[in-house]
Amino acid sequence: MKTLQIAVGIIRNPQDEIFVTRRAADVHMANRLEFPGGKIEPLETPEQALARELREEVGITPLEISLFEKLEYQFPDRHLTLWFWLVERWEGEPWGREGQPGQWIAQRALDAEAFPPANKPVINRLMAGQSATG
Ligand SMILES: Nc1nc2c([nH]c(=O)n2[C@H]2C[C@H](O)[C@@H](COP(=O)(O)OP(=O)(O)OP(=O)(O)O)O2)c(=O)[nH]1
Ligand SMILES: [Mg+2]
Repeated sequence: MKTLQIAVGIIRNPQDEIFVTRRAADVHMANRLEFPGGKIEPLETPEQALARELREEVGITPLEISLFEKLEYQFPDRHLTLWFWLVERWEGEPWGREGQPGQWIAQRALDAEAFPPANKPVINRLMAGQSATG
């Protein structure tokens, strides 16, 4: 059984909109919406992984981050530890650098069903209008 550590960014603007991208058709959780991010590499901290993934996938540099939620999720074929970072200050303008479609969605209009099942508690907290716990 694969066990993976994942760092993702909840990029939220002052209008309470969140930048989400759509996963490719040929990967785990194909076609789902996602928070940009990916696997934490050996020797990387979760913060370093987040910064690298956001640079690679959406072309921004996070300037201020706070841990919004850390959770474990068991998929049929893999176990994930997911670090969800809230990113409210960054440099650059996010876009789908790897060809993946990206969009801003109002926090309260997020649809948990469109994301991987592991995201559900996070989407629910965001829809309730909650911010970081620090
Ligand atoms: N990026 C992202 N991945 C998520 C979310 N929710 C969720 O369950 N996942 C899962 C799907 C994948 O199994 C894993 C993330 O891996 P990834 O495919 O983004 O990894 P990566 O960017 O390093 O990709 P690669 O270079 O290995 O192809 O976490 C989410 O909101 N964002
Ligand atoms: Mg990724």
